[in-house]
Amino acid sequence: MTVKVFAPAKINLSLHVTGQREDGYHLLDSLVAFVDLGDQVTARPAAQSQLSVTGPFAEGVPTDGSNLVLRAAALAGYPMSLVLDKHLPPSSGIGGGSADAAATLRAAARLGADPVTAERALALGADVPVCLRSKPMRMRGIGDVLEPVFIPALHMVLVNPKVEVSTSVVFKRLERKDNMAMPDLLPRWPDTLAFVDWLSTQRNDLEEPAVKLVPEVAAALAALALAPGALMVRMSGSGATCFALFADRYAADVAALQLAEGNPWWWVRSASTLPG
Ligand SMILES: C[C@@](CO)(OP(=O)(O)O)[C@H](O)COP(=O)(O)OP(=O)(O)OC[C@H]1O[C@@H](n2ccc(N)nc2=O)[C@H](O)[C@@H]1O
Ligand SMILES: Nc1ncnc2c1ncn2[C@@H]1O[C@H](COP(=O)(O)OP(=O)(O)O)[C@@H](O)[C@H]1O
Repeated sequence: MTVKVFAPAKINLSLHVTGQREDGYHLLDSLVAFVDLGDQVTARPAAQSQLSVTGPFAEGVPTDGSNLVLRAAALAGYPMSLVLDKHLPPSSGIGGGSADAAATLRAAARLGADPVTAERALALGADVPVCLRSKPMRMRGIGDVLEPVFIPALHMVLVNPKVEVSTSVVFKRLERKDNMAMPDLLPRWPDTLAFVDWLSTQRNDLEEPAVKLVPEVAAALAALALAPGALMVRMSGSGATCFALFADRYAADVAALQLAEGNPWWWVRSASTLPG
């Protein structure tokens, strides 16, 4: 039997860094959504795990045991022959590797392995538990405290200036670690515009250190802000991928075409959130 599992990109709509633990990991308060763009993991049982990587970003990821797909298969204790079709730019703040790991854990469970709990999956990376859920979530702790949220459908353009950014380096550059969390009780948002109005008052605390490290992030944010119909712009995760939100998918599609035309070396995609 062969299974194919979609590994959707994760977008940090907000990302507040509210503290730091003694082990160095940071405490977060983040609204996370998943979109209709991603990698694909194809898996079948095998005597020994093996991986081949295909797709436009195949060259950006390791094929040895350090690949999160192989680490996930090992954690599941279920050897598989795996193909990773890589469409998401690596080290880009949209959780591609974590989504691949979560998809591999799902594939193993569908093939008959004992499901791996979110607590154990955290060992693969702070973003893996939320990627296992792949639904809109408020994510706190270091990524391990998850609470489902209802958010209206969102349409966006993602821009990655094709510069890889190291998550740990960006965290290290963050000057203030005790930033304000989101409000304890989140509002109810009747529609996309109300949500965007509120989201504009929140932040990504990693944006400032990422811009200092990688000036291309500022260029991506500026280009997105100038796109016709862009309602708000922000960076996702530790960067360098940035997004702009639009009123509908058509507006996002048009803006993506224009941005791609003006910046042919960037990775530019329109996307919509997956339902909760
Ligand atoms: C920042 C976020 C926001 O969603 O996204 P990305 O930029 O990676 O997409 C995540 O917390 C990243 O999760 P993930 O990429 O799985 O992180 P890990 O592999 O566990 O950790 C990589 C490094 O990031 C730092 N790190 C990560 C998570 C966290 N809560 N605090 C941290 O300080 C640590 O320096 C760690 O060594
Ligand atoms: N399947 C994978 N896809 C992407 N990166 C991977 C994968 N497996 C291991 N990695 C490594 O994980 C690191 C973070 O990758 P990724 O999850 O894409 O970052 P981000 O969460 O910032 O988007 C990179 O250094 C990359 O080499």
